[in-house]
Amino acid sequence: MTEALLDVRQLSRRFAAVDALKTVNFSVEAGEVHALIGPNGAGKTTFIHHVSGALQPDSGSIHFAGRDVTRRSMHQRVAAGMARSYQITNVFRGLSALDNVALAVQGRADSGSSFRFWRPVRCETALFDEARDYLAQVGLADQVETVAGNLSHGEQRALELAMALATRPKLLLLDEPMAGTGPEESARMVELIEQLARHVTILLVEHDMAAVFRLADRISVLVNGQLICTGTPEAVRQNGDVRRAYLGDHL
Ligand SMILES: Nc1ncnc2c1ncn2[C@@H]1O[C@H](COP(=O)(O)OP(=O)(O)OP(=O)(O)O)[C@@H](O)[C@H]1O
Repeated sequence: MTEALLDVRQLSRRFAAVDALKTVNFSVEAGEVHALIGPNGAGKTTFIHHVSGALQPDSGSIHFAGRDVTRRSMHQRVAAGMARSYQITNVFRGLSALDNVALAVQGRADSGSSFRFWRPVRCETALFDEARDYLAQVGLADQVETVAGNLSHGEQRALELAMALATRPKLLLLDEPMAGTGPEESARMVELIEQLARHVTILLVEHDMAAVFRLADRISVLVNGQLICTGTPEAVRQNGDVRRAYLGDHL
């Protein structure tokens, strides 16, 4: 059996009196879209914070691309190929879409180098060409010169995705990409994620069940810090525990 791209074992985390994660075992296989769903307060955000390195677990381990990253920093995990869309919410609103993505490309290219200000102009052209390419991938080819703050909410989320792609991730962590989007923007975001999923493995946390059931190859259900089920969308839909704990309201 091949090794999972992300392999989380026995992960536990307690906040004061709250057991936010209880010995969670979870894996993402290379190439899949794996959705993590569950009711409010189930522990989804806490889980994603542990995967990205924003929080440290009380116990358990996280292996990514064959390496134990449990005690690695967020920066080291990004360098290892993990990108999280929320990290990019620090889009520079006063800069153009192109400049924002170019900075993300430069950030990747510069990790480990201290000569960023001495790059030949030829390389800068390559940097902007690459940035344009990511913007085209997320449907923003016509908005390259638009100042980020003037993009619509949906376009800003697409820009975040372009910036995440600029890190050339092996795994893209998408934390509620549909949040705050209207029906049209949601539909566009679903299409966009479908396209990205052809090239990159995705771990998706999302409350929009129509989007989850359309996009996911596998779904895991977290309730009260415990993973109660992992399976195909159909298996999850049919699971009695899941219907009782969560999906009953959504189906
Ligand atoms: N920093 C913290 N300090 C104390 N308790 C916390 C902290 N972060 C999360 N919790 C608690 O841990 C539990 C899980 O919260 P979490 O935000 O991970 O859930 P969630 O599934 O992401 O919810 P939602 O869908 O509403 O975003 C909740 O009971 C929450 O109150």
